[in-house]
Amino acid sequence: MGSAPFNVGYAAAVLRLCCGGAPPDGDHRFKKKVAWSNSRNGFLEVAIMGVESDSKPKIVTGEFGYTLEDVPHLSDYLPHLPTYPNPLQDNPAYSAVRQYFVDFDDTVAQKIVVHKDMPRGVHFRRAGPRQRVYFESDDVHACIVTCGGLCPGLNTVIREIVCGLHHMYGVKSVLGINGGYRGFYSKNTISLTPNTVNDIHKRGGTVLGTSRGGHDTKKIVDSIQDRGINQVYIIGGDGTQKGAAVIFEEIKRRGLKVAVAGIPKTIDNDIPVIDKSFGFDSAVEEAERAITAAHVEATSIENGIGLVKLMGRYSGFIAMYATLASRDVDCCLIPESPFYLEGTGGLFEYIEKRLKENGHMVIVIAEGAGQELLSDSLRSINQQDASGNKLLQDVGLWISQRIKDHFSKQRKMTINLKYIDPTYMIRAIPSNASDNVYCTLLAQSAVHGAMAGYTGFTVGPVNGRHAYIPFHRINENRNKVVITDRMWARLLSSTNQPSFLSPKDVTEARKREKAPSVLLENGFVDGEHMK
Ligand SMILES: Nc1ncnc2c1ncn2[C@@H]1O[C@H](COP(=O)(O)OP(=O)(O)OP(=O)(O)O)[C@@H](O)[C@H]1O
Ligand SMILES: O=P(O)(O)OC[C@H]1O[C@](O)(CO)[C@@H](O)[C@@H]1O
Ligand SMILES: [Mg+2]
Repeated sequence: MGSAPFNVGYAAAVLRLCCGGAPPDGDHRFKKKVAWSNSRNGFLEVAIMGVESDSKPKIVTGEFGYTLEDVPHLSDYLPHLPTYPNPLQDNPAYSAVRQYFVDFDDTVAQKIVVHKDMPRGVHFRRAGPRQRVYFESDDVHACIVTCGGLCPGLNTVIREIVCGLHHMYGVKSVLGINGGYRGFYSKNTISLTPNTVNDIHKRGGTVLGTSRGGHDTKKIVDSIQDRGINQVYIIGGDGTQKGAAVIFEEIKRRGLKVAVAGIPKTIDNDIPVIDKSFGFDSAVEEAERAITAAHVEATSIENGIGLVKLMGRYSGFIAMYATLASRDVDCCLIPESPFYLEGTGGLFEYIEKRLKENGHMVIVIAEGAGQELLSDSLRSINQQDASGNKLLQDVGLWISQRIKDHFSKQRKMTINLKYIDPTYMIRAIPSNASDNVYCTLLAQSAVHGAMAGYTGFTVGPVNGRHAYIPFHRINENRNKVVITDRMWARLLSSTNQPSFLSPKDVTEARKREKAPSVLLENGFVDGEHMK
């Protein structure tokens, strides 16, 4: 079966643009496309049901349960915008590519493991360059902002947005907003050129600086309007993408020709829909170094325990992947999987067993794990950072103390515990080779989308293909390790640790996963990531 969504197998498909705006290239081009589709398949019929400029999701449905969760387009609320030929068509670097421009109908399936009688399910618009663009090169005034915590690869994304705009589209005017969202209204901007960003991908952090809090939508959009900015590239995590969604809404409300593109950044890998976030591989690689150190320490002394705390506020992906990669870990504790310390089947019992068997042990704990076990005095009740994220206590210090107390006071056993906290070292490194390539694709996809007039989208790979995903899909839930999935089972079988779950816990986890926060109309469920 071919990869195009409109193929013979899906004959007689009827597309309906249910509640979105005008087709991205205007009615004229859309009709041309319909004619093309008809001539190819002979039976495609398209009905445009209406044009609205509200913020309802743009859903396009077709036969056999096909659903496109489309992204907004400038022409949804500015219907008569002129278009221009894409300058890439004259670019010698791309002239040899057989089909460089993305077909208007290309979409990417969210679910790729299917049965023959299942509906086709949810799709997203494929990312990439379009034949026609909505901006002339000289008219583009772009800006880039980075928000939230650090992540390997931030500088690479910045570099590639600047270079992509410049080299592919001839855009000369790109501003860097300093210090996150608040920088729009309280800091100076810097001019970014291919020259000034040339080497930045070799450095960790973000050359633009970042911050938490300070999202003042009105002031931010005033600043965008006053500066004549018409493309906004926003790099950040879940909070940042929520902020980007509000900025997009305000821009649309004011009727501004400004494209808003989000690039998802999260070292915790907690952004849903996308395959994984940039910097994650680099972080896992660095985390492994800490685990190796913990293993060396633990194996060099009698009853040695190496304990490593890794980031992961709500999602334990870094801990899970670093554990799987390292093979030196005897126990991995993550926020998604409850555990307990005392009694039969508890952590203390397992530690003692391991020490007796091997003489040493390595434990990896994600920062958000076991928070419910910390006593109220240790839990920082209601303490939040400037963005409203709950501040966590150091579970690593707490558990180290509990283990030491247990073995010295109750078991009268000498143990040697070394606690390693490499969290900020892992975040502050430059991205590795594969993340650098990934960052480049993300940046270029974002640039292509904005130039083509798409807006209100986050870019990211879905089953290996880059796609434009509407903000609401990114913002409605959080990607978490599914403890009833194969990946967690692989981890349990690699460490041989107890699952700490009672039959009741398992039943509840299964129930939770059967009723995810997003149950899609066609019966498909969200959250099918990293299996
Ligand atoms: N619901 C929201 N609406 C508008 N802005 C928000 C919202 N949540 C967060 N923000 C803004 O987004 C920015 C970044 O948010 P936050 O500090 O939570 O980091 P993040 O993007 O989630 O990244 P990280 O993965 O490091 O947590 C902050 O400036 C914050 O004010
Ligand atoms: O100390 P900061 O900068 O607030 O960042 C810590 C948080 O950032 C994250 O890495 C998310 O970016 C969390 O895992 C962690 O709790
Ligand atoms: Mg966040």
